Amino acid sequence: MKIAIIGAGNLGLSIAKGILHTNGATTMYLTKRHIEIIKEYEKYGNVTVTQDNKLAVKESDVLIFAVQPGHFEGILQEVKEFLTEKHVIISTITGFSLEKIESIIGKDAYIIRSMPNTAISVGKSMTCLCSNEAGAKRIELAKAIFNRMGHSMEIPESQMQAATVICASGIAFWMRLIRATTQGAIQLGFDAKEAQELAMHTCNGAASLLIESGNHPEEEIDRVTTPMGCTIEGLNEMEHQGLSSSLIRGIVASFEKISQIRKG
Ligand SMILES: NC(=O)C1=CN([C@@H]2O[C@H](COP(=O)(O)OP(=O)(O)OC[C@H]3O[C@@H](n4cnc5c(N)ncnc54)[C@H](O)[C@@H]3O)[C@@H](O)[C@H]2O)C=CC1
Ligand SMILES: O=C(O)[C@@H]1CCC=N1
Repeated sequence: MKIAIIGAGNLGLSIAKGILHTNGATTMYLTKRHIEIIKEYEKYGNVTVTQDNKLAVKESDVLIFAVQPGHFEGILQEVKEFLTEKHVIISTITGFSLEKIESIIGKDAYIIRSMPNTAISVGKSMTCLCSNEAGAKRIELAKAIFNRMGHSMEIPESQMQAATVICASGIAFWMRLIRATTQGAIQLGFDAKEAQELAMHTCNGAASLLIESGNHPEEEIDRVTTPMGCTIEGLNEMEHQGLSSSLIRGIVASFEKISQIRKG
């Protein structure tokens, strides 16, 4: 697969790492404005680092755009005369609709919107995808790309903002839960490094239990909750303090904000 990542910043480089670590590209072009800091990627042999978006487009089949929203339209205008029917356009850009992309490069283009998260750099992204009508023919290809770097789900475009909150911002939410658990473990006597190790591997184990068993979280909670024991004591205190409620409210606040940004 000949892949170009247009805008190799935070997210673009995370995607590049995910693809390179799984040998997912025959050639890869990485573009950005200041290329010095990513020149080292050329050590991979099949990677070309350049400021030339047109060259990257001409030499690639799958184009993954990961620039800031304000730059996207200008870059599409710059490269659109080089787009052919071999190209699959994958946008990671928050809030930039399929309709708007179509209005710049045409309805016949295969356009996919994707919402990965930064765990893509370690092959564990939850990535949501949607496509325009033409792009439906290439959605399986896009899923195959993102499944190499985690798990993907096709959703209607109307749910992309909600998916951004749960999956992209979600990385930050889960980090805070892990950090809070770490702080608790330090208070119970573990040193900081041990505390984080305990917290993150327990978190990983909890998610893996659900993924592998298909069970509901309460089923797994029942297994570790001894009547009159310490687990239920802790859980109930967390709920008295509003654990579930504060998470749900945070998610809804985040969704309201992204909806406002979109309208603005
Ligand atoms: N799914 C997720 O977890 C997240 C998604 N995003 C979305 O991803 C997009 C990128 O975000 P970040 O990676 O944080 O941004 P960033 O600012 O780190 O990266 C953007 C890159 O685009 C490059 N760029 C700017 N103009 C260019 C041009 N004309 N040609 C080629 N490259 C150019 C910049 O040099 C920069 O390296 C945003 O649209 C944002 O909405 C952002 C954060 C998280
Ligand atoms: O915080 C934000 O607004 C962006 C969108 C998803 C992740 N970062």
